[in-house]
Amino acid sequence: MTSVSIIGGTGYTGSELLRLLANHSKIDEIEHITSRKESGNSILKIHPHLKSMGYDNLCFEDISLDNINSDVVFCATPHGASMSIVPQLYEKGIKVIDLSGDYRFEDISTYEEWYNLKHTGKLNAAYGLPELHRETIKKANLIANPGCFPTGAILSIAPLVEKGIIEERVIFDSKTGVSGAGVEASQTTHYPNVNENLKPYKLTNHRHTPEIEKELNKLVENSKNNMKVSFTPHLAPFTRGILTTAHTYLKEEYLSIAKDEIVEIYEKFYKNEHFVRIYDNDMVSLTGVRGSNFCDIAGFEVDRNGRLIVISAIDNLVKGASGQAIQNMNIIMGFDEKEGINYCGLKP
Ligand SMILES: NC(=O)C1=CN([C@@H]2O[C@H](COP(=O)(O)OP(=O)(O)OC[C@H]3O[C@@H](n4cnc5c(N)ncnc54)[C@H](OP(=O)(O)O)[C@@H]3O)[C@@H](O)[C@H]2O)C=CC1
Ligand SMILES: CC(=O)N[C@@H](CCC(=O)OP(=O)(O)O)C(=O)O
Repeated sequence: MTSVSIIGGTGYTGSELLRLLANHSKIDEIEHITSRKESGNSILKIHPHLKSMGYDNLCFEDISLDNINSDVVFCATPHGASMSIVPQLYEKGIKVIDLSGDYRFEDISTYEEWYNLKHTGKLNAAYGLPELHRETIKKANLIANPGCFPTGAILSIAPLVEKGIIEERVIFDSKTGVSGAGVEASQTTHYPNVNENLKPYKLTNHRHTPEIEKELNKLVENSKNNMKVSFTPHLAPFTRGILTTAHTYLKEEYLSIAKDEIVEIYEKFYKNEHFVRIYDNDMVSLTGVRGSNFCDIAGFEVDRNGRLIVISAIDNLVKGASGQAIQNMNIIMGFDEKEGINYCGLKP
């Protein structure tokens, strides 16, 4: 009997955790699901689409963390909030999967610089990108679930970085759906400001930049932390999904590499990875991954200037958040890694 709790159950990632866990054969119970604003109310008030999925008697609670005794707790809370919740659960010996950025950095000073927050203190967390860190995740009691943009960006070029065939300067250009901003409405996410629009933001200073950079540096042989990542996100008029275009430059000695060889590098690198799909063409799209835990990767073309272009697509709420969190839970609990999350995209 495995029970889980969710802290922050009214948000988009909390909702997505419930949707996916409803069909997870190893989860018998949602012990607690928290909300401060909706405490006492049925979860169907906020998530009516989950009616008849086994949650009809489940209510939000605003409870003390002392009362939580689940095997696994998902913290679907904002950065800054998670670090005041996670330590208490962690110290009780509960396995915690934190969806925020609070435990993604080994180096607290980088976190404090980019998040503009004082950290309450480091814990021993594994960075929860299974394709790169499965063995560490298996042994961890705290998983720092990766950021949505970093998931698509890191997976898109990890094989090239490990192989050492590109220069250590890369540019990621990402288009994201609006659900990435969470449930709280703002001027930025207001319908007239998003509809029929494409809006760049945080042109040079998005907090996901150092997260991408530190993970790519880990893949460089004898790394001197020289990776220079430039990242610019764009808010686009769709609900879910992140399409990332990676612009990389081949090192001089690899300029004549054939596309087939590049595809082979990717197929070899991801040969045991169910949730990464490689397309040796431009058949990558957001509808191909919407609602699914797949990261689709395509492109692999080199232009006349030696620019190698790779494109990745994920659903920000699934592989970019809740699906990946369940993938991590499956790993730490010894379940089949695909359990509860093995769906293809909702195309069209
Ligand atoms: N949306 C996305 O695509 C992605 C989100 N993430 C990360 O996942 C986390 C959750 O994101 P998302 O679901 O979008 O966020 P939302 O803003 O949609 O929801 C946040 C939830 O946290 C609760 N909450 C807020 N502050 C606190 C607090 N101080 N203590 C306890 N509960 C709190 C809220 O409920 P209430 O106020 O009622 O208590 C709400 O249920 C964030 O860290 C986000 O950065 C990661 C990857 C992708
Ligand atoms: C559209 C939008 O606003 N997206 C958010 C993505 C945030 C997110 O998901 O945060 P973490 O992955 O770090 O937890 C942003 O750019 O800040």
